[in-house]
Amino acid sequence: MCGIVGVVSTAPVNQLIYDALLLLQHRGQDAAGIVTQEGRKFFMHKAKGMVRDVFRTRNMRALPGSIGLGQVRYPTAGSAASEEEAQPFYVNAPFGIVMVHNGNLTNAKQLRRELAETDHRHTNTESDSEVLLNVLAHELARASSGASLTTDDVFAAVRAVHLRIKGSYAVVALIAGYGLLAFRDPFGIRPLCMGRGADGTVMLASESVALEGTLHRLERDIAPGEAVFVQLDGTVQTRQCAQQPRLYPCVFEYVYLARPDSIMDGISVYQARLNMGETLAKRVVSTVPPSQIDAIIPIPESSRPSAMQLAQLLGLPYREGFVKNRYVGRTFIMPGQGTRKKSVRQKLNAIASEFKGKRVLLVDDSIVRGTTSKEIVQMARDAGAVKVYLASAAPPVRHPNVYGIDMPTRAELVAHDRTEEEIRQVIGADALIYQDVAAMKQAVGKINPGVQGFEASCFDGLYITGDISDEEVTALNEGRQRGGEDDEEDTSRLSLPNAQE
Ligand SMILES: O=P(O)(O)OC[C@H]1O[C@H](OP(=O)(O)OP(=O)(O)O)[C@H](O)[C@@H]1O
Ligand SMILES: NC(=O)CC[C@H](N)C(=O)O
Ligand SMILES: [Mg+2]
Repeated sequence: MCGIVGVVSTAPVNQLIYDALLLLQHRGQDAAGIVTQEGRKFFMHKAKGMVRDVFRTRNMRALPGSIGLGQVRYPTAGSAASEEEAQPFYVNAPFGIVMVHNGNLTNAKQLRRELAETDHRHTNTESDSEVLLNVLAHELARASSGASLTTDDVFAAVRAVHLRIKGSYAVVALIAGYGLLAFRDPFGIRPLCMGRGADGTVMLASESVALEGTLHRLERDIAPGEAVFVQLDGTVQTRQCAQQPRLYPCVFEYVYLARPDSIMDGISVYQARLNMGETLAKRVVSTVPPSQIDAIIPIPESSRPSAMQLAQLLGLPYREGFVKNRYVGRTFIMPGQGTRKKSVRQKLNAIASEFKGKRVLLVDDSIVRGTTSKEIVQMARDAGAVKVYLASAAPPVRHPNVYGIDMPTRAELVAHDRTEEEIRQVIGADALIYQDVAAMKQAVGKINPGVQGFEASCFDGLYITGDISDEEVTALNEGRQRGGEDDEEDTSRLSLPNAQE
């Protein structure tokens, strides 16, 4: 996942895009970028780092114009270390296009070959997003008959793009001199919504919080397969460009990725987390009698709504046992296991009095590599807890994710090839309670029955865009450099988590 935003206004948009990116920072902490357009000229600034560090006043001043887009990156292809892979990406033909992408293509390798051999287009990074932009550019060139571009041409190009690319994608692109194009993959795996400001400004963004937080009213989600074209005067045209669109959003958005105050595809993320806490409560009761639990303690941040609801249902006290250092970012989306491990201790600290002599049930939203759980269970014991139980509002994560979440190999997942009892032993808890896959889908899906199902491959191994073989997973990881994955000494982001290198 990454955070993307696009804006068409009549006033300067640099600050607006910056503000929207800050509201989407939880979706990507590794790089940030903005492009604006004035006349037919693009102005771009992008770099590694968090939004606040990437954009200085001088950079903001150099972003004129009333139309633009931006991205915060969480790398799932190529390398976290690469400055060149920060988005937006730019191509000069046809017309001049800049693009931001949230998602991951599963056929990028094949497309890269096609682009080189058939389309005669050069790609210069390992990023799948650069591949996507070149496919879009090629199809726009094919669709436009002459020197100018019609809206029909734009939609024809998106239709052709849908046929060529596989995987997950929410995209916003600017076509120089024409307008802003946005589209979403035919399963709607990654989110994208649209809204408007009081002055008529049109905004597209990954999450509704980016609209609300910048005083824009959420109008609707972009439908799976749908394309939206916003002309320079703000006129909006939309068209369904996929042959068989179906709404299967990524369930992990509701589990962890999105902010709880966002509404995605008609589902309040907060309500989804409350519901997951409710179903989890039922499973807790059958494993550990509530009479043997003194307190329910969330593992901040994302698990709070689920833990709160669970505590209420069990009639047990909800206590804050861990304090989060707000200056450390989200651990799971950091590149590099060494960094993630050390970050847990930097990020969370136990309040000893909440644990001393107590039997506690810790609640997290998900257990992926087990980095957080192992550390946290030990911290609870060190603080004097006599029993430490652990519950996860999501089911065991057993399969790689190929749609834009950094869980690329089975081997690194704590639940891979282990029974729940074996996982419990690895984590060191006295009991481990997991959500059930069907219960999770039901808990989230009942909020909007219009959602046909969920992309939940990391839990159930079913890949909505078609089976993904182990060879394909391996191929997807080729060229992947994951920011010092095994480098326990990689502490650069810990001492200065917000600093530009
Ligand atoms: O099993 P793991 O590999 O450790 O991953 C799972 C943990 O990572 C996430 O927390 P994170 O610190 O990223 O963000 P949060 O503050 O939103 O909970 C998630 O909420 C879990 O706590
Ligand atoms: N997770 C994402 O959406 C990342 C987008 C793209 N695949 C990249 O790695 O830059
Ligand atoms: Mg967490």
